[in-house]
Amino acid sequence: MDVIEVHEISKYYHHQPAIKNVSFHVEKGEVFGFIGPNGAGKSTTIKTMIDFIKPDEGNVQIFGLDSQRNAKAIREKTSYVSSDVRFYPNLTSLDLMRVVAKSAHLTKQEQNQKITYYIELFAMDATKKMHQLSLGNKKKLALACGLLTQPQLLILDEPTNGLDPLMQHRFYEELTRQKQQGMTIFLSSHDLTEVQRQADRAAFIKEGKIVTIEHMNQETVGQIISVTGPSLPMAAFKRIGATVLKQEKQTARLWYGGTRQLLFPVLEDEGIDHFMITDPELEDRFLTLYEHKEEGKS
Ligand SMILES: Nc1ncnc2c1ncn2[C@@H]1O[C@H](COP(=O)(O)OP(=O)(O)OP(=O)(O)O)[C@@H](O)[C@H]1O
Repeated sequence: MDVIEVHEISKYYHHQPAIKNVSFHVEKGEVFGFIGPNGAGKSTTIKTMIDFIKPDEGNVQIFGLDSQRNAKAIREKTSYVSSDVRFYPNLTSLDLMRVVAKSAHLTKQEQNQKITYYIELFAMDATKKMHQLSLGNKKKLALACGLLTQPQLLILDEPTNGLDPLMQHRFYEELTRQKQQGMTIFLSSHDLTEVQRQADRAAFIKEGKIVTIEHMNQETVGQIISVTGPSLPMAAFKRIGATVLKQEKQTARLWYGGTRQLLFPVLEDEGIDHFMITDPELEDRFLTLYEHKEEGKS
């Protein structure tokens, strides 16, 4: 079952599209990554999904409900943790967590259990007022509030920005635990390693358009070919669809997503002394999509 269905949404600012014909779907229990450079349209897409802004074209269904007409019902089952954390300065973390837990219709006992659990998990000093919290501590509080209500859908915008490595680790473990219990997680992030580790699939967005949606496993992400030799057959590599990521005098690093039958004859070229095929990092894929797209086409 699809928890999120985004159909051909577009949003214009001053006649310029911030996003254009964006479509994707997210299945129940899936961690779906959303990746793109600054200004690509990630926040605009998220804000449209949660009905903070209205799309000029297209529509969004969450849990099979129209995101605009049924915003209240959707919010009861959804948590959104924004990248930009702002709170009432004079409340303590504990005050806020109590308000949030209460709004989720949890029993008093469940509220207390969950609050204690997240205070311990994120090593929070819950008695401090919000204006006394560092950025990282505010982020921990925002994540705790997002998780406290036990939402069916968790939408995260740059969730680990500001967290130290130990807290990032604890947060990832918590996400895995929640996923195992059936939570659907939408993870917008610049952190490619984070998306590679956590997501089942990821959409790449560039200049307001979805460039590709990929499974985050090695078969479909393609492979990295590193070659050394006096006369590298770059034209042949390009002919079989390989993308040049880096090229120096006698070495090249390429991304290749095609078959081995096409690749191996090129690797047998006498201009190559050594070659190595490795699994790519998402970073290679990101560069392929954003920086070297034109080379890949040629
Ligand atoms: N309120 C607004 N008024 C005018 N233009 C806007 C507005 N909000 C977003 N934009 C423009 O829409 C485009 C997409 O912006 P958006 O904030 O969605 O990108 P993003 O991928 O979230 O970027 P970042 O990673 O830097 O947060 C950008 O060109 C941005 O300048």
